[in-house]
Amino acid sequence: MTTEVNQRLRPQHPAVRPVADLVEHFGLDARGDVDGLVISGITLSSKAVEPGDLYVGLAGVHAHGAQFVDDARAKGAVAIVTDARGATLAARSGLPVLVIDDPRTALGALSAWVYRTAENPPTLFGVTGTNGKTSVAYILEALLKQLGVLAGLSTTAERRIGDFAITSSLTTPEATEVHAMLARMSEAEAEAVIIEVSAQALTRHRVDGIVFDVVGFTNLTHDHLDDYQTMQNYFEAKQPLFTPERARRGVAITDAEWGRRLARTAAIPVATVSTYPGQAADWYAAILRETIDETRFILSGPDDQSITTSIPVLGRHMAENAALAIVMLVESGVQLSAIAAAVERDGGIRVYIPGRAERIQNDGPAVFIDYGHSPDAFTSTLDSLRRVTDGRIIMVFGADGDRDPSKRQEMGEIAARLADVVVITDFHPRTEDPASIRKVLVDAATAAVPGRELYEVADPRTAFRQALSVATPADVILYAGPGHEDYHEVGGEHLPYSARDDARLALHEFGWL
Ligand SMILES: CC(=O)N[C@H]1[C@@H](OP(=O)(O)OP(=O)(O)OC[C@H]2O[C@@H](n3ccc(=O)[nH]c3=O)[C@H](O)[C@@H]2O)O[C@H](CO)[C@@H](O)[C@@H]1O[C@H](C)C(=O)N[C@@H](C)C(=O)N[C@H](CCC(=O)O)C(=O)O
Ligand SMILES: Nc1ncnc2c1ncn2[C@@H]1O[C@H](COP(=O)(O)OP(=O)(O)OP(=O)(O)O)[C@@H](O)[C@H]1O
Repeated sequence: MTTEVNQRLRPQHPAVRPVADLVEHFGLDARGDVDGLVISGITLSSKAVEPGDLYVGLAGVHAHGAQFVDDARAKGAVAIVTDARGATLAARSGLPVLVIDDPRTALGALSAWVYRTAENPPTLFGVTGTNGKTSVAYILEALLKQLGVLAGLSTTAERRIGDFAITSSLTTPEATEVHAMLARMSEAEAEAVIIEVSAQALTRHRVDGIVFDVVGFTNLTHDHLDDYQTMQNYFEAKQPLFTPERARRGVAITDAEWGRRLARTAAIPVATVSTYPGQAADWYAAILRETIDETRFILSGPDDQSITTSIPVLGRHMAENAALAIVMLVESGVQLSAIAAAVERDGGIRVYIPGRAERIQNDGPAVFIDYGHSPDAFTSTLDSLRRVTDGRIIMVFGADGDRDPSKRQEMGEIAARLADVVVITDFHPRTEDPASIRKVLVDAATAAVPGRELYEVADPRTAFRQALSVATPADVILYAGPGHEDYHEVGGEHLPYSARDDARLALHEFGWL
């Protein structure tokens, strides 16, 4: 697989568009001569400007983008779009300045216009929810591949079309990047594109200018309350995805009240999926067999349709994710019988989800690297592990710095209650004091289960080795947090650290690999 060095996912043969047409189309207040000027791209980061770009200077939390016009110009920007305050800052650049009241809300439409993404779009899938978005997106991509459909993928882990991939920084890219990515995927003849949509993406207009064919909702549980303060606000941030301005049809897991509320209040048709017997829903998924590396299930729907298949990942929550993906495909117009035939032929859903309950070796204690960093993610994976192992569960984890501190206590309690041994370590302390984060986790775990075998080890490499040192071959180690990531964020710096690579090294050191 190719991973592009400068992390660029833009069309290789972009449309060239006159700035005068843009000014007319959007009714912009143009300051400077735009006659004869053309643009071939758009970005809101001066660092990402390419020759021929329109640079959008947005007011941010730390700075106003218009401060960086000199950088944008030096890199080849042709014109600037900004607000009234930005226009003053940008005047010195000598470039034409196109003024609009709120450039952030116009960004999706501007980007769609520049990259012409509304013309002949592929089938567009959007996935939202607190946990499971990345997993559902990968499962959708895998199922489409099994059906012979080339799909582009945009997730927290990577953005990919065919064998071309770049690493993601945000879960959902900014609108300028979303539309550039769509244009690139269309050039590659993608028939479908799957985009993971975070609440922040909706709040910050990152998927504006897109009407998804089908959107899916996994669940809503405790996370991101630093951004949204209450679960109600967090729910309301997700809700707009299920409106005709943004999507044609929806699918929701309705096991919990938030999903049921979403389905009841959505302004578009929403098919419902439940994993609880007896609960009213359009589709019902029942688990047939759970093993340490596979989950088999049957999904039954309207008109006596059903599909029986398996996903090569631990956990009933993964079967739930797979059920959501299958119903999203059905809602997009794919026959369930065609999906059933494809997975039957291939012996199940052929998916690899990087860093989600990823088992990294076969001998000795089973080691899982997981991206779980919220109370519900911990519960789902620990419950699943308990059902498939007779040995002890040893859990290594930490909590993000500069992210929703209100979930830490619950994370510590759940780990102590559902695991047999806990190793508390550092996980992206960012600008916070790592010892204070660990203390909240240690105190919560100790209070929840006094006497639980517990180790506090700041360095994640040492922490994992501590877990290995107390493990027997019958035990399971769950390392929750880092998942697919290849860095550790400390004090604003990204230090190289891959939990998967280091765990393999440690297993080797201990003679298990
Ligand atoms: C809170 C938030 O969403 N912040 C985002 C925002 O930052 P900001 O408003 O602080 O921007 P700023 O630093 O003030 O800069 C203002 C403008 O100047 C531009 N600039 C800045 C510096 C420079 O040299 N040149 C330049 O052009 C910036 O691109 C920006 O447009 O705009 C930046 C540029 O696009 C984003 O990188 C940044 O995301 C930060 C890193 C972030 O962590 N966001 C999180 C909250 C987030 O969005 N998470 C969700 C959910 C993840 C999940 O599901 O768990 C996600 O979708 O990733
Ligand atoms: N349906 C689910 N219900 C509960 N927990 C889940 C579910 N699916 C996955 N998880 C847990 O959440 C973790 C993250 O999964 P995934 O990356 O698919 O979710 P996400 O919504 O994309 O997360 P993020 O927004 O943080 O990127 C998994 O590693 C697992 O621990």
